[in-house]
Amino acid sequence: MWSLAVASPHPAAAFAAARPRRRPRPAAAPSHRGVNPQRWRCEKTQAWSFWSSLRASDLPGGLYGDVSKNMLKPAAAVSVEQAEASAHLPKGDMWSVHKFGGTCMGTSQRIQNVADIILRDPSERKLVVVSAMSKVTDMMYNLVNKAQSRDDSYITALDEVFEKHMAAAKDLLGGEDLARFLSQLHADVSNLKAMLRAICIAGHATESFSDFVVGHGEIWSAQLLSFAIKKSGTPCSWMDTREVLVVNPTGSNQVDPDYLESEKRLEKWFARQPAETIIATGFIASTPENIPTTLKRDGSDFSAAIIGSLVKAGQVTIWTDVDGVFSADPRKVSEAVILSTLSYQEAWEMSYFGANVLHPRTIIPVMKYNIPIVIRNMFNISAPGTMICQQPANESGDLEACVKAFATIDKLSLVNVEGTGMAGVPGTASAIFGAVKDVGANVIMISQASSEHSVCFAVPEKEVAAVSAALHVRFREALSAGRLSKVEVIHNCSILAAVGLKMASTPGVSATLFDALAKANINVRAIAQGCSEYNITVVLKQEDCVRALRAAHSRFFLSKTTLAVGIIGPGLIGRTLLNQLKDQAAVLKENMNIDLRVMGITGSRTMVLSDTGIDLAHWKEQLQTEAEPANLDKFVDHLSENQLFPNRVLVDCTADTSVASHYYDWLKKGIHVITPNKKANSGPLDKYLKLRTLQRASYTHYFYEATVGAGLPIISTLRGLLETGDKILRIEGIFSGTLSYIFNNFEGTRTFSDVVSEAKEAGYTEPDPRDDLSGTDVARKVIILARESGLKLELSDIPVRSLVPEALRSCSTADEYMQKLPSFDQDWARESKDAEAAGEVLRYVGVVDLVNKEGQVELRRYKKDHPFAQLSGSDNIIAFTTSRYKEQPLIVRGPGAGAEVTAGGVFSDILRLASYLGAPS
Ligand SMILES: NC(=O)C1=CN([C@@H]2O[C@H](COP(=O)(O)OP(=O)(O)OC[C@H]3O[C@@H](n4cnc5c(N)ncnc54)[C@H](O)[C@@H]3O)[C@@H](O)[C@H]2O)C=CC1
Ligand SMILES: N[C@@H](CC=O)C(=O)O
Ligand code: NA
Repeated sequence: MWSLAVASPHPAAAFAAARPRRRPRPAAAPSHRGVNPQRWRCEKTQAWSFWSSLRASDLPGGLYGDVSKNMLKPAAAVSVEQAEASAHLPKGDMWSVHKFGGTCMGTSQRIQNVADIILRDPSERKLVVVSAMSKVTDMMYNLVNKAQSRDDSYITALDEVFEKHMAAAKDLLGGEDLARFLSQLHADVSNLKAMLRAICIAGHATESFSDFVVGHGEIWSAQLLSFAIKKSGTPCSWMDTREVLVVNPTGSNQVDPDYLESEKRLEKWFARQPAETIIATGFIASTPENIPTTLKRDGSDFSAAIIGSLVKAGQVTIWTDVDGVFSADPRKVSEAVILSTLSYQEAWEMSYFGANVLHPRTIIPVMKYNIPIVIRNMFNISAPGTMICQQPANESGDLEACVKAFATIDKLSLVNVEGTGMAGVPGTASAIFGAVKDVGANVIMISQASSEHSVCFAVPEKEVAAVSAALHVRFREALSAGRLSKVEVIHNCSILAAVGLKMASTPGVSATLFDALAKANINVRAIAQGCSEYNITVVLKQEDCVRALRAAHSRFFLSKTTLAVGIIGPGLIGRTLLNQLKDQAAVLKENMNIDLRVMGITGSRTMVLSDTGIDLAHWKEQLQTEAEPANLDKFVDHLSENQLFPNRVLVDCTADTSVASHYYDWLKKGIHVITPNKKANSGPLDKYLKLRTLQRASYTHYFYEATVGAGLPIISTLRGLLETGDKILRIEGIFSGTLSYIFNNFEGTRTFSDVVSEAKEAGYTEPDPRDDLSGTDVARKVIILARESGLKLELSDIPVRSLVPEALRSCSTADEYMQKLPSFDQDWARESKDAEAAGEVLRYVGVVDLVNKEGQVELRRYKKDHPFAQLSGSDNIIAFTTSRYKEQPLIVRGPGAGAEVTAGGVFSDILRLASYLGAPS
């Protein structure tokens, strides 16, 4: 019957039609939500072995969707309709093969759940491969080990095995079925006792003895499940696969199935027992001589695949305790998604990186007949799982869909063999890799540029010393003759690999990958891509690896553009910015896919750091209660060493020159800088030029819109004019919110000193208001715009009319200055009245004169109908006269100081950065 399987429409095609959107919004992908990377100690050694084998029972309760909770629930607790509507279900009248691992068979309740799943499978013919109950295989190996080391406690250990199965049977079964199972269990256990006694006397167990003992775990679990199914009235047989599966041992702990012989034996078995629901033992088989053996590692998956291919199954479902195959290690990439489909080749590639959801040899038997394999979570049956099949023909060809997953391998070294004597010399590669082979090292990737001047390859860190020594010996002569210049080892490397079948035919995949890495300031040491193009491999520094993984994943999966933010100076602007970030965070996440995390806040005395993001509703309390002494170096290291967020930005909200002096180093480290602080751009010209040169030469950004006109678009307007080729002739305006406010409001009975105090209260002034009244703040803005326009001026080149009376220039503090200011009110009243009498107003203006290459900062009088006389509040007005805007200047006007508008300007620089990093516009 099974050899007459009729071809039905490819299940993958049906599946693809119902395929969910490739870029799930967070809410659409509950299965991956909530993995808190903090809760995981990431092992840096292996790639996917740990996360693809991530067990629900390992997961912190409540953090991993409902998986851990579901483990405690009977599977039937999930609505059957819901499960069946969403899952990959076997189709037609072909055999449906299922495999349940040890965890799925861990308790009597779970065995019952497995029975329920099988009973609900509508397929006419079902073949279910089971592993031993969890831990039983280890218990059985332990029996053998004890016996062969002549440790009598194997007897009590065997009793425990017996008790475990008896207890499960008593829970599950009753009446005659229970009696039959127990009587068989008794018989098996007494046989085993005799055999173990023999092993104990001999002090040795042959491999086949050991395999015979160990295989009982599968025999008992298969029997238990078949009785559990029969209990519901469905006829069911169990199959001892040692009678059916024939394998030949090969070297290196592997076996090759003998398909022809197995097929014959299977036919005979069916002739004897033509059941339509069969429970088969996983893991165990026989040699052609009928000696018991096992299928070795991942044996039960392999059993299912072999049997699936023998019966030409419609589908093989591997039930486990993960929702499917993730797009990346979910402990490193919290937004990793479960993949709906994978091609056989993709699964193959990923298994190389340790994704032991399926071993490649499990794929080979079913691949031959295009039988899809579905990985499903028995503890979350509403999750549809991952289908591994031939690439569905109608799968979308967009760039993002080409890369299916990312993986990393840590603890590698790169070996670089370099020299002019290699080019055009046949046999060099063979000599290099011959030497590597002789020390038994495993080459993980190879790259050679076509100039042939260097060959580099990656090997595990632990093997590199031997490789290097062997190469030095092998090439001693070439090195001393100078034909080879070096054999160099680069330690502490990792591999990041992008896997996807369709990368082969889609332009732009590499560009996108490398762009994401460049923007996260990650240096690529070596690159390899075979012409099959299923995999692009890059080698990078191990310390950059998780950031690289996250940067690449977030680009291709359009998960959020994440940005780790460090705020320096939570004063007026800093704290207003923090409030704005708090209020807008959810909207940014939802609408713009931008995830901003404030990883640290530092004032001048204390700082608070977080690994995942400070709760912005409570940062003030934290800065009081959980703070540590401020330390800018530590603060910056904390931000730059975070592995979770590839993009880092420091926001300097101080007015401090020493903080500004670090921008260069920060940019150099790949940390973006955003600031309203004018000190760097108006400081010494050479430093400024060095900073801007670095900024232009890198992918690291430096934004400072709020340094001039606060939130008003002054810098961006100027840049827009310059970049589009306009010629700036003159920039003139009122650049000080404070002085604007003072001269807009200093009239009638109000004194000059009162109005200065009001400006300070309103948050318009600099931390020290003398910076405003001395004209320095305006001079700084003039310098910033002059330099932006190409003039190479120093602050000292600008003549400034200071409004600080001579007598107050020696005040040691701002407070002293403010206290003494009223004694000069009379002088100001006089100056103002004189202007008034002439029908004029006083205005403090700054000018960048591009024609004469100079700047000015002056107190001027303007007629009352002049636009500069029409301002109110803290308004700035800036007029750009250019070649294009000659008759009528381009004017920007509006409040140019104050907490909300300034913080808003800084915030908008942060969002500009996010969009440069790939956030949607
Ligand atoms: N207030 C406004 O309307 C505008 C202000 N700005 C600029 O914004 C910046 C901040 O201004 P405000 O918030 O008004 O000043 P602020 O004095 O209220 O805040 C500055 C904060 O920085 C902290 N700080 C100083 N040195 C520090 C250091 N070395 N490390 C860590 N923290 C340090 C201070 O303790 C204070 O908390 C200044 O550079 C200012 O020029 C720019 C445009 C408009
Ligand atoms: N103190 C400044 C604030 C903005 O730079 C001003 O008054 O303009
Ligand atoms: Na601005």
